[in-house]
Amino acid sequence: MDANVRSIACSAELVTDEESSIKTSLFVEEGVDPSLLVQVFDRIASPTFVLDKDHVVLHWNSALEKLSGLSREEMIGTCNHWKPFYSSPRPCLADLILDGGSYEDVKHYYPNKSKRSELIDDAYEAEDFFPECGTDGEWLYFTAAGIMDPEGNLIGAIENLENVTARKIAEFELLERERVYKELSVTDSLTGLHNTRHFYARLEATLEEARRYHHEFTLCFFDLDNFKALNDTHGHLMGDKVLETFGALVKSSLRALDSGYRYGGEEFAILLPSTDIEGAIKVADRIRENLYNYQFILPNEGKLNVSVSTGLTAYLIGDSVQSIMSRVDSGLYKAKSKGKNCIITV
Ligand SMILES: Nc1nc2c(ncn2[C@@H]2O[C@H](COP(=O)(O)OP(=O)(O)OP(=O)(O)O)[C@@H](O)[C@H]2O)c(=O)[nH]1
Repeated sequence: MDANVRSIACSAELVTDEESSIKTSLFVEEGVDPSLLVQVFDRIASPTFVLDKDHVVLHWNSALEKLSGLSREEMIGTCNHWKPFYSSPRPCLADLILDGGSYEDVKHYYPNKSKRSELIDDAYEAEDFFPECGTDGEWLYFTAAGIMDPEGNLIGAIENLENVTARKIAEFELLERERVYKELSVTDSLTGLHNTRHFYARLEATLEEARRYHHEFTLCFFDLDNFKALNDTHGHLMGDKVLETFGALVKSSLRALDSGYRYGGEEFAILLPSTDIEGAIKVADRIRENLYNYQFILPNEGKLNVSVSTGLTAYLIGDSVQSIMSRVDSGLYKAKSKGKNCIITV
């Protein structure tokens, strides 16, 4: 089945009034006033159109006129029902129903956006964004179902649409807000680095990857030297400025796969996946040296240099969070004991 070809092949010529009323009567049970049924259809608030079995538009209600900007006079008797939704001819959901209605075809034209209707047998529902619709495009939710004659032969299809743009925008805004809150909950506000909570989550995940795929990684801990004295002498604002600057130095020294954290107070950590001890020493020493060479300007115009001590360790088979943290801590302790401003690997 090639629904695309079939739909496009359908003549776009207008049918005469006589033909139109004959086709309308296909959908009306004997004894029911057709004009009443047409009115009922027209008064439904959801945009709806009906196709006959040759994909020709039989009905195009007022709500759809408003949604599409196309009048029923322009649409009835044509196969142009794709026009409000797509930039070039292609099957709508109602066309797929008329062309056999296999779910595979529906999924082909609406990948990951369609499902079988829970309300109507052999009907499908889909949701999509239509850039051609309205001024800036619209999100539409639409359902299409076949129409049968008393013998059960398919003689047409009905598709009704719901403009869900406002709901989708609200959903996107909510998702974005959730993303921002989530990011804030794992971010240190002073330095913009991830915080301790995120550090432990990443350390667990990196350990798991290392165990499973036999990857290597290294962990470095930085502790700014004599920070209490710095705060006491130059004030907490100056202390904060140093922390902020060191955070930026750490960030700018890392590759895409590496990650930096403010562990708390004046302690920082970096996780370097797929990096051996030699590689990690280079990164840590660049950070240490960049900080030491950085001249902080004091409020009295004086200059201040700050140093950092570093403990560094590589993943060992059998490591746990506790074992690797305890090694890196002992490296940091030794770096402080050895006179600070240095890196000790353990
Ligand atoms: N300004 C500022 N200071 C902080 C912050 N968090 C922790 N500190 C201070 O950092 C100081 C850390 O002091 P210590 O743990 O004694 O370490 P230290 O003075 O750097 O000594 P060494 O590590 O041995 O060089 C404390 O005075 C904390 O109050 C912060 O966010 N801003």
